Amino acid sequence: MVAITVPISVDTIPLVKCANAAAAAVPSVDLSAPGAAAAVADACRGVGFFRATNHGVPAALAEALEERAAAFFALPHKDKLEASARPLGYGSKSIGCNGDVGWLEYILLSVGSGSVAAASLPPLLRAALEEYTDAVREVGARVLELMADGLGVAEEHRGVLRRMVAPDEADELVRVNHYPPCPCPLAAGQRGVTGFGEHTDPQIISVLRSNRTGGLQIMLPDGRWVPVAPDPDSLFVNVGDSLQVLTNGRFQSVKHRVVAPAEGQQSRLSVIYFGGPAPAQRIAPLPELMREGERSLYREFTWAEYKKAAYKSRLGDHRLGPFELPAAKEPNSSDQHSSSNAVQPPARAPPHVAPVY
Ligand SMILES: O=C(O)CCC(=O)C(=O)O
Ligand SMILES: [Fe+2]
Repeated sequence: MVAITVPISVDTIPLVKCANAAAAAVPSVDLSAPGAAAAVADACRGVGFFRATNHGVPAALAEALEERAAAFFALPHKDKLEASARPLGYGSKSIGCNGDVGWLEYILLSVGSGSVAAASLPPLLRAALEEYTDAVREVGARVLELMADGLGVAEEHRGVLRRMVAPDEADELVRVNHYPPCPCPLAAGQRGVTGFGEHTDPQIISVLRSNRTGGLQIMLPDGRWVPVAPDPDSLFVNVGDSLQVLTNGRFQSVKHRVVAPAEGQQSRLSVIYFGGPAPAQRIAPLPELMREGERSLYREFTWAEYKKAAYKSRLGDHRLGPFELPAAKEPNSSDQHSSSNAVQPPARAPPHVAPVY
């Protein structure tokens, strides 16, 4: 077992009540199936999260990355710290700059930046990260196209979301999280230690893969937390806050968190690709989606502004709150649509549900 050794006591890491709901509640979409666009849109309207199968990323890429990341995390703490360049690079227990803590260590890198932190990683790990990220970026792009299709965007505009996360201009991050078993006594299996506290991802899309150890939980629209069964053969897609705004609330960013493994369990290792747009990108509902008379639910902002606001906030803050406008007029059911496919009005109001722990 690898210990994570920084002077933050485990007692200061919040406990989590474990959810009991069925893992079956997590939607699953076969990306190669003919109905994938509709299934993706349904999942993003309903939960903001889905399991993607038949995604086309070779298992060997993920396995090589997993092996090299595990070797990195097994290094002595002082060696890992050489790859620290806050807020990027190696980090341990401390998430962001505002006092959020969790039972994990991680590597957070800006993709394609040639950053100092990336340069200090072992070359084999760097190569595996690059290869894996290139493949997962493709999946993200395909999913964004399916989303546009499922939302009823006319065929000639279907690249509208994908283009926002196109390489060179986009602000892409990759994160590798390692959650060793936490040596914390637990009462009758009822509670766990926070690995990664509840939050929504601020970007447009996140694509996650983990090893066989569970711990990830998502919040359903009714406020219940459900565990996500681990499946290394699948990828898991999150709707981010920016996508919620781009779709004027049709898709909802999903609240999620990770419970650290208990003593005696295997470590959890996850890799997440975060697709964000260029800093100057205006984040506002897509004209291709808006119905006649429909008003934006959000005040307009750029990705750079939102990212700055997110960095200043705590993990669990409702970060879109300051950008929300008073309830916009419901579009009239007789409104004309911008394409032949029906464009649904926002399926539900942004959730303001109380955390359960
Ligand atoms: O490690 C995980 O499984 C999820 C972590 C997460 O939500 C994040 O890094 O944004
Ligand atoms: Fe996340």
